[in-house]
Amino acid sequence: MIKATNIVKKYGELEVLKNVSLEIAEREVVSIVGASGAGKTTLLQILGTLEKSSEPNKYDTEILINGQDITKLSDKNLSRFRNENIGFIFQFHQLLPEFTALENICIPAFIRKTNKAEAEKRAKELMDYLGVSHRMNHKPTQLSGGEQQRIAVARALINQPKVVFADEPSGNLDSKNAEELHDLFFNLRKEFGQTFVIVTHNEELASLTDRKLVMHDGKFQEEF
Ligand SMILES: Nc1ncnc2c1ncn2[C@@H]1O[C@H](COP(=O)(O)OP(=O)(O)OP(=O)(O)O)[C@@H](O)[C@H]1O
Repeated sequence: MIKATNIVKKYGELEVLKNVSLEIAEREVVSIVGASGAGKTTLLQILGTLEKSSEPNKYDTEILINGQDITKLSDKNLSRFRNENIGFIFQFHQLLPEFTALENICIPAFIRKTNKAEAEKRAKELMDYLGVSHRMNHKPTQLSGGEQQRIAVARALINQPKVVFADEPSGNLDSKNAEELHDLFFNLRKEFGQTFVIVTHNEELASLTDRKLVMHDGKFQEEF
């Protein structure tokens, strides 16, 4: 599902990622852990097409997601690729405050030009599955932290992405909501066959994943 070779990221003199390579199979749930500043978020953003690796030609970088080398895509094609293949879940959900839960979930589908009835049907199915249908017409500030994160999960899934990237998804939740969210990832994998790549400081979540990749100073330290 993901095969990346020689990812380098530099900010001026600072080398944040030092020739990182990795392979993640379809339906795998992988965690990326490591000390603050190790480069986890930067790596996730590059794999998720939100950031670009530095000078891919110079470093022979290849980042294959679902068979497509994303380092070769123009910005326009990259946006389309992201919209169709990738879902994101962030620590601070990043729901748009002026829209209802239902509208927030539908946004990626509208960007993909799915018609309203179809998008809303799928959003409602996801909300049912996630147990938040009764909050459909509420705005994000009217929702609890756990509900907000479930809405963000539904938004990440609306276009049926092959892979979901999550950056500290439970970092802002209490332990009960965090545990429920973690269970949800594994249930979603079972139900929809998604691949999950999760950056986390949560040891409990990391220990539940199929594989834990440990980052240290811009490189993978070891694999379990
Ligand atoms: N836009 C940027 N410009 C300059 N330096 C950056 C930029 N983004 C990240 N960095 C630096 O890159 C390094 C890695 O940051 P990154 O956010 O990837 O770490 P992390 O492992 O996710 O840390 P944390 O666990 O604290 O979120 C840090 O030293 C950070 O300051």
